[in-house]
Amino acid sequence: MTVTNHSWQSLPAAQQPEWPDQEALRKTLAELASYPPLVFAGECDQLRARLGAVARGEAFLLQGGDCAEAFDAVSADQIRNKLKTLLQMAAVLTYAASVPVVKVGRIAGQYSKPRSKNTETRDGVTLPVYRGDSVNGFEFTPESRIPDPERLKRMYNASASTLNLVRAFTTGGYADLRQVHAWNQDFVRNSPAGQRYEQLAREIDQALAFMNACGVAPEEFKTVEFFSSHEALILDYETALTRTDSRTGDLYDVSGHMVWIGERTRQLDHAHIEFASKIRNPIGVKLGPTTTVDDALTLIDRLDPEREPGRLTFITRMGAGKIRDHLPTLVEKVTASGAQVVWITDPMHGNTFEASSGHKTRNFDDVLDEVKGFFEVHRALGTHPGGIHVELTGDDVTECVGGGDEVLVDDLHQRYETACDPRLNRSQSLDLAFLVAEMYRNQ
Ligand SMILES: O=C[C@H](O)[C@H](O)COP(=O)(O)O
Ligand SMILES: C=C(OP(=O)(O)O)C(=O)O
Repeated sequence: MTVTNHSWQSLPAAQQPEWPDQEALRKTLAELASYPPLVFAGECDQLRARLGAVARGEAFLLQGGDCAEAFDAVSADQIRNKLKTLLQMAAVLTYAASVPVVKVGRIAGQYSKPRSKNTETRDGVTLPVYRGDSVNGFEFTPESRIPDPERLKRMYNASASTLNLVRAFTTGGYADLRQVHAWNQDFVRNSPAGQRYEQLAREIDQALAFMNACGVAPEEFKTVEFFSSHEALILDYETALTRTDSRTGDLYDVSGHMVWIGERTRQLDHAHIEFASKIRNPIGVKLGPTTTVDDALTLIDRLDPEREPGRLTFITRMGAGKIRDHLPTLVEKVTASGAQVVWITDPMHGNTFEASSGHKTRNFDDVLDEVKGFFEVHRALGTHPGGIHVELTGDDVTECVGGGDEVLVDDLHQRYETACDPRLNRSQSLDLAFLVAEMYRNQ
C-alpha cells in the first residue's frame, strides 16, 4: 500500500531536476507508486540491527560501489565483478581483522548525482549538467541533457534486475566462502593485490578444512547477507517508492535497504532531512568539513530521536588534510550527548582534484591517509571506527592514481569510464581492504 510521505514538499529541496513536462512526471510517479517494492521492510530492519552492532563496536561496515550506476552498464559481468570485489574485501577484513563485516553495496539505485554546477561547458558550448541516468543522458547534446521522467522507470527496472542478480549470486552458491579462490581466478596472476589475496584465501581454506574436520560446517558460509543502498536524492522517486509496512504501519522507502542524504542536501530545515525523518530505513548522512557540532546534534534529534543504535550512520568525508582537525570535536560531542551513531569514513569525496591530464581523479595515498586519520581520531577518543564507504568498481579502470599496481597520471586516459567521480579499481580496492584490516587490528 502506498501512503503519503509528502511533508517535505513544502520545504526547499536542493538538487532536484527541472522536469520540463510536469504531466509526464505526474503519470510516471503514479505508475512507480503502483510497482512492487524492491526490498522488504523486514530486510531494512535486519540491516538496522546489523548496524546496531556496528554502533556498539561489535562489527565493521563495508559500503561501496559505483559513484554513478549507468543503465548501459547493467550487465552480468559488471555486477559480478563489483560484487566479487566487495566480497573479496569483506573476506580480507573478516579474516585479517577478525571482525564481522556488514556488507552494503552502493548498488541497485545509485543513479542520481548532486552536482556543483547546474551547467557544463565544452568548447564554448554550455548545456545542463549530467545529473545521473535517472534524470538525463551523459551524452553532451542538448536533447540528451533534457530531464526525462521516463528515466525514473528505467532506474526502477535497472535496480530491480541488478538486485535480482545480486540476490541470486549471494544466496545461490556463488558467494559461498568456499569459493574464495574462484573469486580471484581472473586476477591473481598479474597483480600484487591478487597475489596477496591468494595467500589469505589459502589460509581461509585451511581454517575451513580444519572446521570441517572438526565436524563444524556452518550454513552461514553458503550464503552472504548483502544489502543495497543509494543516495536518496530525487525525492519524487523516493516518495513514489515509499510504502507502509503492513506488519507495523511504519513507512519504509523500499527503493533500497539503506538510503543516505548527501553533503549538498543535508540542510537541517530542508526537504531531504524531512523526508528521511519519516522513514524507518537505516539512514546515512554525509558530513563534510564544514559540519558543526550543532549540525550533528540536530541531525541526531531529527533522524534518531529514539537514539536507536543502527538507525543513523554518519559518513564523514572531510579530506585527508582536514579530518584530524575537524572530526575529533564532532565525535567527542556526539558521544557525550549519549547518541550511539555509526561512524564511517568516506575517504573519496574530500580528496578529488583535477590532474594535469584534465581528468577528475583521486590519489590512493590521500584516500589511505584520510582512513588513517579516521582511525587515529577514534583511537584517541576510545570510540569505534565503524567502517568505510568507498567508490569502487570491479573493473580494471584507471580513474584514481596510485595503488600497489600503480596507476599514473599518464595512464588515466586508458580506461577512464566513470560517469561522474573516479572510482578505485579492483586492485586498489583490495589494497585498501588489506591496509584497513591492518589498521583495525592495531586499533
Ligand atoms: O559524487 C559526488 C558528486 O556528485 C560529485 O562529486 C559532484 O561532482 P561535480 O563537482 O563535478 O559536480
Ligand atoms: C555525492 C556524493 O557524496 P557527497 O554527498 O559526500 O559529496 C556521493 O557519495 O555520491
